[in-house]
Amino acid sequence: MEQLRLEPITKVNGTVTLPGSKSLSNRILLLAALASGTTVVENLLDSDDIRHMLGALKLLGVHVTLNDERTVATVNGVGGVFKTPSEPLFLGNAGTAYRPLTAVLAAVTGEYELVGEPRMEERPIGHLVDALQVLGGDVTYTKHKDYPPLKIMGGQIKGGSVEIDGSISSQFLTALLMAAPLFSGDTNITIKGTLVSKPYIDITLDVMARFGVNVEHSNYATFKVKGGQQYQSLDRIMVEGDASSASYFVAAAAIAGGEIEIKGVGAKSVQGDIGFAKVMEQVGAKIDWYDERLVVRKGELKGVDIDANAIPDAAMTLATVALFAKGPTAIRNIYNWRVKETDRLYAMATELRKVGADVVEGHDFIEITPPEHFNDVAIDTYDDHRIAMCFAMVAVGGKPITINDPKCTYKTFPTFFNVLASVSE
Ligand SMILES: O=C(O)C1=C[C@@H](OP(=O)(O)O)[C@@H](O)[C@H](O)C1
Ligand SMILES: C=C(OP(=O)(O)O)C(=O)O
Repeated sequence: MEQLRLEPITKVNGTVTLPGSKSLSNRILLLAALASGTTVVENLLDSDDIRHMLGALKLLGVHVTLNDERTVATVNGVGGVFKTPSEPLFLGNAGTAYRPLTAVLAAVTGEYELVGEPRMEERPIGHLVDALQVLGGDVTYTKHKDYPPLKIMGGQIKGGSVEIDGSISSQFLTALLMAAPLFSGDTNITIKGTLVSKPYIDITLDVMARFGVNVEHSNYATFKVKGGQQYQSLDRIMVEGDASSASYFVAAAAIAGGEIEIKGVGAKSVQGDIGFAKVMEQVGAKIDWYDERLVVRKGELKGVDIDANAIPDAAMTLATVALFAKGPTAIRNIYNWRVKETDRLYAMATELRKVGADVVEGHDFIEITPPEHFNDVAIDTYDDHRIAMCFAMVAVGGKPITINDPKCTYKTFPTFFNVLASVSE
């Protein structure tokens, strides 16, 4: 297994230009593909999750041209008419590809099979499939009920009224919203239970509106989508920088001292994970806010007790910031960490303890008391990009650490360790 040794970093300094947002890149690619006409997508993320979406679109007969860096895509939309693919669509472990494609392919005519990595087969999708089936969709499990892989006979959905369970993943509602304009009739959606990760719904509604489809909603509890609509292509759309990826550099500047300018997200971001920078201000970071960039400096860091339901991805970074804060940190209301790339509550608790922290792992929370003495250990990353990236903060805090399987960052941020090195002293 490959390992990356990180020596203690004494100071960080410089500018980081963020790669495009994963959440925006995959939403934009899918809607551009569904539209009729050509859309040029700029600042597209190039990472595994995006490559899986691009691979699926290719098999669906969508012509996409990329520049050499794979950051500008010209998408020739097919007006909602896909080719029946010659092989199953392999979507790796990309939730932002698997879930939206499930709903969209149930809506359009054709026969499809959606497969993924072994971990994808452990990530539940029943809440989305239940809703599609209630609406008349022909979606079946090919292995285990409620989990991928899936077989879909598309084009059966006429719309109607449906409840969707929002308590495990917002991506199910995102998927249903993106597909609903393609149903022949109107759709009324009611959220059952609580809706987790709510800010991701704002990203979905924003991107849909950019492509010409407006959704009415009442306080994120009920949603109304008109059927029989087509997405409209855009001459050009720019993908905002990835706010979850920004979290590592916000944290690095706050921990190590020096100053990092982060370009690509700021006060005007549509991504909920920008909220991490606000949490870091509570922790003690000094941040200057601009519309599309942040400038971050060190402060006196102290532990906080927060509900991180709205920022589940960036909250993992807080768990390693906690190692360098005064007093304990509690991160609450994050049950769905357990159904992401790995069981992140278990994995974070295990690895934080290895470093020397005192950790309480609850059903839906984690409490971290910083170590008195840091252990120089190798961090297991569980094929989870965010574990690899957030444990780099140990080196940023001046303690040596080894990261096992560092290439797992390819899921969303292939250049992460190079970018970190470029601002490290
Ligand atoms: O819609 C999206 O782009 C995402 C939603 C979140 O998932 P959940 O809604 O499952 O929490 C987040 O963790 C994921 O990385 C991306
Ligand atoms: C949970 C994540 O990914 P996915 O889009 O596969 O759900 C993530 O990137 O942290």
